[in-house]
Amino acid sequence: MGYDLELIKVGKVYDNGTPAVIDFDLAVSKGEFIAFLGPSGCGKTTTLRMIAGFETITSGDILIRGRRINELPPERRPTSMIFQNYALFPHMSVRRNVGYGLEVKGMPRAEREARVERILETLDLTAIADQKPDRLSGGQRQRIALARGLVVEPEILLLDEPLGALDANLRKAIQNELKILQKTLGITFVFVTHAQSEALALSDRIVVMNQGRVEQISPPHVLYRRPQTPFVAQFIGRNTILDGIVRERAGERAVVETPLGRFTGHAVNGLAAETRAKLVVPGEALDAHRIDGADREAIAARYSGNVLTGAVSRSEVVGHLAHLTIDLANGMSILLEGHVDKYPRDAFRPQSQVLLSWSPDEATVIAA
Ligand SMILES: Nc1ncnc2c1ncn2[C@@H]1O[C@H](COP(=O)(O)OP(=O)(O)OP(=O)(O)O)[C@@H](O)[C@H]1O
Repeated sequence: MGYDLELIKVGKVYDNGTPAVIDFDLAVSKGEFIAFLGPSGCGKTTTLRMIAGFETITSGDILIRGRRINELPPERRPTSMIFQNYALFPHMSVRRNVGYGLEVKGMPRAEREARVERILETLDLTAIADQKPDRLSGGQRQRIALARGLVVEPEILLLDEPLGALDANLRKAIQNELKILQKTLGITFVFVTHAQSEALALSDRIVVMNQGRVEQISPPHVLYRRPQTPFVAQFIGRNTILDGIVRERAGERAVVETPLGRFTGHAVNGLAAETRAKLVVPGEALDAHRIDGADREAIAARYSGNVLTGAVSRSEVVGHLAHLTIDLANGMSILLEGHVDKYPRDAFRPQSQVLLSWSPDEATVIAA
């Protein structure tokens, strides 16, 4: 099966010598929703602009439906790009803003108008089609920008932080619309964001980038459950990360010796014994037990030895949720959240000693 979009060892070095993107490999299927996620300056926008044709490629190839498009100008690519600031023409009506791209392309009027009306309808913009964008709300402007991107019927829609200018509530609502629209139209979306929750809510797969390099490409739940690099483990979710040395390695398991003890986790491929590693334990995998009355041996047996001692330094109840801060012997603090029935205020007071446990399968051991 062919791919809609392929990036093969794509690199970008700006004229001033800044290496913005390094050896970017990605293959996207038709109708996939892909997000580029990473801290500011990691190369997300540069990559998107290279796909759109607004930025030249220093090395590698970009293919759309198997065709190499490295040198094709933006207007001849089957892509459309939506910018964070929407870039709408203030003096033109909504309808004309939406149809402008088709006008420039010289599409016959009747066909153009039919297409514009159809997309205005789809995005619920018909009622405001004669108004000027600067009189409209952020959410409406966002939909106009989407309509303008979609009216040219691109194979791939490129979105550069399109929801960045919206307040939190509107953002949530438009996220839903965007997802439904994308699935209905079956168009491939490539979306740039530095908001984790947005990438997680929308994407089929997320490309996590750091300093110009791809760290990991995975569906959202895999990024949480099985981070592959130290950067992803620290960037995604809320993980406790312990440094150590792999002392045993069998099947999918690895035993890591850390300053706090020996612990077992799921090992990523290729991890060798006697190498430096990191044990990554997601916050959701941790269970706290009161030390008095707890049977350490029994807990250790149940969790394959994954037991740590800690002390509660803060305890707070908000609604039905208890928030505990637990300090470890190595100076690390862990934030734990759970139902008050599980962590009653009286039992988990500040200064009380606790045992923390987790199942080996829920922890991941990665190369340091
Ligand atoms: N026109 C340019 N000339 C030189 N360097 C640039 C140019 N545009 C971007 N860069 C640099 O390239 C790197 C990647 O920038 P890019 O805008 O792609 O990152 P980003 O991940 O999209 O960041 P943000 O989330 O802040 O938009 C940064 O170091 C940036 O300073």
